[in-house]
Amino acid sequence: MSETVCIRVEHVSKRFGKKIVIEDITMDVKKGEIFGMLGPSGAGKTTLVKMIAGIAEATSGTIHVLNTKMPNLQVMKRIGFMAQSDALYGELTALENLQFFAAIYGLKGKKQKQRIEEVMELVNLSEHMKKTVNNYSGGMKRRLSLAACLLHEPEVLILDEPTVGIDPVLRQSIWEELERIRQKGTTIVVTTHVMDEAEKCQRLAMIRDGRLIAVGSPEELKKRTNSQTIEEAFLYFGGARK
Ligand SMILES: Nc1ncnc2c1ncn2[C@@H]1O[C@H](COP(=O)(O)OP(=O)(O)OP(=O)(O)O)[C@@H](O)[C@H]1O
Repeated sequence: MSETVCIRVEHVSKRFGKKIVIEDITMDVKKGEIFGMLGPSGAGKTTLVKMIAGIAEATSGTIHVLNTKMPNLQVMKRIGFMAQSDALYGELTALENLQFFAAIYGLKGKKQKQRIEEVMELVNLSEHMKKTVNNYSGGMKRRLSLAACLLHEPEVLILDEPTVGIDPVLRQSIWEELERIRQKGTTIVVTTHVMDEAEKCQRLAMIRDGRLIAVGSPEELKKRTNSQTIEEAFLYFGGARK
């Protein structure tokens, strides 16, 4: 695997019973990029990112993350995964939630306190540290979930629809945070079905019906299809050719 490749997906398929959900996907994610997976609901994005994160296993094909075949427990410790629904304890404060997750990652004492402060600052929630999570808005909960998966300074960040249900202003701030995290050297994989978010990624995989229909930078994909927008390019690759 070359120095610049962080994630390599080779001929990966996933079946649930007789249903084929991912079909023969091959692609690379480069180190230090924000790699978007764009596709409509049910396209298979969640299934694919779970396999990359090592939470689910492929039916066939192989996935390597940081030069190691997945699933692998050691590599999973170097990955931050944020699922679609928030896994937070509503009765606890944000601080208590983060202390809980930090303990799972083996962060203790001074280091734990320092990381909690850093990640809360990154997601702009420092002032709400002692608030009970049940009193957080939906957007604040998403940002707290993001903070939680950043605690152990993962080299790879995998986010499944991080901005679902979030208003445009907060969405913008989350994308600014992601860009900051990327600039520190983290590789980020993010699923979305929002076209303007796709534009913010360095490269993009378009997924439909479990198949990879195109991969490239937003600019390349638009150029290749002579499209003005990513949406138009998606429709082109998806078969609705002009
Ligand atoms: N455990 C499972 N058993 C059976 N079918 C499943 C299972 N998990 C997912 N699927 C099916 O796989 C397909 C892809 O689902 P997936 O959640 O990966 O799509 P998605 O692109 O992430 O969609 P969304 O944006 O709505 O989450 C769907 O048809 C779904 O019903």
